[in-house]
Amino acid sequence: MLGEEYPSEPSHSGDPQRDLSESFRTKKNTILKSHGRPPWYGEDGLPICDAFVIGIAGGSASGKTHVAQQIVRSLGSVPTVVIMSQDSFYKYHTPEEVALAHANRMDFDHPDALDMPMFAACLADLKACRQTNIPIYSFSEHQRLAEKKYLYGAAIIIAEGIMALTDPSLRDLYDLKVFVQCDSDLMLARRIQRDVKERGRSVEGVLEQYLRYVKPAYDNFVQPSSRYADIVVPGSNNSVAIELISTHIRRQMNERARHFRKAMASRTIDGGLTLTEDTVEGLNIVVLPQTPQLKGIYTILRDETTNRQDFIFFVDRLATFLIEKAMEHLPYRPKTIVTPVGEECVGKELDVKHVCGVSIIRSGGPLERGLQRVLSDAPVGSLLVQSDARSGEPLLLHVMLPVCIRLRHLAEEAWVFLLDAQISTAASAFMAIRTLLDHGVKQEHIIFVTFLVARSGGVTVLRKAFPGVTIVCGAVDDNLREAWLEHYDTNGDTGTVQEGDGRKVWIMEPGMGQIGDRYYL
Ligand SMILES: Nc1ncnc2c1ncn2[C@@H]1O[C@H](COP(=O)(O)OP(=O)(O)O)[C@@H](O)[C@H]1O
Ligand SMILES: Nc1ccn([C@@H]2O[C@H](COP(=O)(O)O)[C@@H](O)[C@H]2O)c(=O)n1
Repeated sequence: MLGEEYPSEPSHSGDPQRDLSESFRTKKNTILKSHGRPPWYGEDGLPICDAFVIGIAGGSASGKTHVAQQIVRSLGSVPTVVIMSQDSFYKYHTPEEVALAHANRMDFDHPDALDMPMFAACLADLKACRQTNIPIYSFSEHQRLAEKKYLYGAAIIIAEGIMALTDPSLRDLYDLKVFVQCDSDLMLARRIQRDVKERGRSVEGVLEQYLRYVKPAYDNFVQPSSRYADIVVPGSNNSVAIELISTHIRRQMNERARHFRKAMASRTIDGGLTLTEDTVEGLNIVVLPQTPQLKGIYTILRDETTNRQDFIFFVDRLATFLIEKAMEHLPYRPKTIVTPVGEECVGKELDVKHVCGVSIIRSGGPLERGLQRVLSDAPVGSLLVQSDARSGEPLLLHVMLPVCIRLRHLAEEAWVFLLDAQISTAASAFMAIRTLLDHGVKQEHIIFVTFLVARSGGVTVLRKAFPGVTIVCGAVDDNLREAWLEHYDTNGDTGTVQEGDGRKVWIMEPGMGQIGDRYYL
């Protein structure tokens, strides 16, 4: 979950908590606060609720940003919130227009100064759980910059701007419409202070612009749009109004809450499934051929007495086998080459525009090394899914995806190796696949690579919801049971639930224990 400028490939520190805190910069157009996003989809894999969108309009310096930030603060423990400012959508200006702007002869307060269709499209994408890439605007340069900012995963969106309520296509997207009503003198005083301090303006320039453009536009466009507001908030001393708004939002979020993991874990497979040479019948899971050599590796990995050095060595070996198996599911095309002895030879080469890995932190990490060994130049991103300490529900906490997924037109062509150590309740696999689909990745282009699948876990629900996804694993285990553990695990798929002094987890049997812990600790 992040608001991040691109292009750049993810360079996470390996420490999910540090990466997480880095995404929570408190500036406009970025994620302000997150306790993770609970499932936004049903068991059929389809999204069931949009993000909750609040539109905040008001005059320049009326306190729109302040109100938005206070709402976030007052919400406290809620899923991810993003504040999206209309300021980002000022149109691109020609050099002549920039010169006029520096001379305070450019009208930035007419609705035409803003790219409303683009603002509406970006907001609609974010509301519908899709990623969006919004422009970045420089007030000091009076110009839209070349970079864009990537946003994804907000459960609550606050869209603010002077024209946030003027456009019907925008109003249609809001679940709650707010107008900040502020005294004109106060707005002018605040604007002078802010523009001089933060936007590189002179007092004379601010006053000239204010009288020529800002005030008339406020009277003609901004103030009249207050009639569309559900709530009018004062521009100062507004803590009571903010508390009322936050209470309303909290109630809306509670009504959307879902209880997902337990339902996933309790799906047993009728009649049982047979593990054949390289597939689990009925589930369409690709399993590595069960050779004595492979069984030998699993025996070492399952053995609690195996030391860490051996564990890492054999996990790395197994990861390479699995990735090689997964590679069979990519498309190839013929390629003619000439050998060192001058012979022409028709072979094959990969027929993909973009291929990348996404690992579910942190137990997907060992598979990442396998991927890098096989496809050394494939970018690898990460997702952090953790269980809520009280409900055990999966929460999407962090999204750091490669550029070829962040940009929708590339995502539609991309092939993704999704990596996690095991599929037990399948709750985090579900969330990760949904996240990729939200970005436009095709189901048929997702290859989920994992060491273990629990036969009696949520994999049946996963299969039904996403039949196009290929699952490649090395072994299928029989049992999944709930148990109390003292040990805390960070893997979302394990489903840690805290109650009293102990913690409840889903344990795969015979399993390999906590693969991430055994590999990294
Ligand atoms: N309720 C308030 N109490 C005190 N100062 C405020 C309040 N609301 C806004 N301000 C101050 O006014 C200035 C402009 O507010 P801001 O929220 O950035 O306006 P807008 O987003 O509407 O342009 C900021 O310096 C902010 O700190
Ligand atoms: N290059 C620009 C673009 C816009 N403005 C002014 O910004 C105001 C809107 O931003 P708020 O944060 O105050 O809502 C608007 O009134 C424009 O006049 C600018 O000065 N320069």
